[in-house]
Amino acid sequence: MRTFILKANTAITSPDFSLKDLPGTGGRIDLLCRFLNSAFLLSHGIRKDVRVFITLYGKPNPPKTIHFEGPKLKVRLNPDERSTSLILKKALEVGKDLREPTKEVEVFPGVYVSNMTFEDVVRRSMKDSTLYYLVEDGRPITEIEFPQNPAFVLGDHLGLGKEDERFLEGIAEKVRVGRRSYLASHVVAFVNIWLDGM
Ligand SMILES: C[S@@+](CC[C@H](N)C(=O)[O-])C[C@H]1O[C@@H](n2cnc3c(N)ncnc32)[C@H](O)[C@@H]1O
Repeated sequence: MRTFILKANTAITSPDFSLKDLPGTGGRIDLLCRFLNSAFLLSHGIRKDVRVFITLYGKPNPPKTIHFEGPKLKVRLNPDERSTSLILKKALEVGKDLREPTKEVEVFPGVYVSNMTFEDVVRRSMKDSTLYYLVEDGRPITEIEFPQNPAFVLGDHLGLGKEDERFLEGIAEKVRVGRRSYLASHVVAFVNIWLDGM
């Protein structure tokens, strides 16, 4: 199983965003849609061996975590951002009045919403996966022998903050996929293809 964890610093934590303006009203919900696209979609199908956690930290009610569990996923992920953003909208609607700190509520089969923090998600993933932090100054991916269940942490357009990086120190090895700063969705696509092998 591959896990991808995205910290979305500005992504809205209520369903009140416009499908016509995902970057503005959604605090970069468009980025989340492309991230999910790269994590799950194949040319004619979906990757079943992938799990994604997106931790949303934008206004008005952070944090919210939306979790996609590949093996259980029944909802149809399409390449377009509009239909994926509708799934996120529904998850945020269901999560609106959620009070418990870590309880997950199922939105669709394989899609869950909770109030989990970024740290909760990382700690949970450490139980069954080996953690890596995808970052520009990491070790080249070509040098790493990945285990059965890797979990990759990424930042959004703002990257991870100093506090997040301190939290990951000693628990997630830093890995880079190239010498430049790439879009999070492109990094995920690269990692997926790299792990597929030749
Ligand atoms: C658009 S980048 C963030 C850029 C942001 N300005 C910064 O300085 O962190 C989005 C995320 O993609 C990942 N990323 C970007 N380039 C990478 C690279 N060369 N290797 C590994 N991960 C990378 C990192 O997790 C980064 O936080």
